[in-house]
Amino acid sequence: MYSARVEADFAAAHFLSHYHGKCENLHGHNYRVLLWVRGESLDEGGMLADFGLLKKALRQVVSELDHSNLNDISEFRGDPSAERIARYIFTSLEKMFGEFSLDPALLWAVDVFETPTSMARYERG
Ligand SMILES: Nc1nc2c(c(=O)[nH]1)N=C([C@H](O)[C@H](O)COP(=O)(O)OP(=O)(O)OP(=O)(O)O)CN2
Ligand SMILES: [Zn+2]
Repeated sequence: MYSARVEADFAAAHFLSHYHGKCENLHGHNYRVLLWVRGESLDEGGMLADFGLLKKALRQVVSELDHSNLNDISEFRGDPSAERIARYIFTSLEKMFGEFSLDPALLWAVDVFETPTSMARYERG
């Protein structure tokens, strides 16, 4: 089994409505997002998926989040946690992989780092 990973960053504001503590207040993070693909076969060029295409797809999704207030996105239901952001990015990528000539079945996981020491993952179940 092969896997490959690309990364992208975005900056955004958020607060967590159900959090009792400092994170219930509006604050920001420099988020780091890791996109993982996984598969058993390589193309004729020996690649699972072209890093360049993967980065283009990921950058398109994160550019829509960059310098936004994540609480404005209704899908997060008032709590844009790293877990929900990871799922949101995963499902957005799944819908648009085809536009980048990428096979959606290769999409494996999205990791979202809120800080260098705190990360949540959404992966294909
Ligand atoms: N499972 C989750 N727990 C927390 C989330 C989350 O998305 N998923 N988010 C937060 C807050 O957004 C908070 O801003 C980040 O928390 P934390 O890692 O504690 O950030 P700090 O920089 O303050 O960490 P220190 O190591 O204490 O400096 C909270 N929990
Ligand atoms: Zn936070």
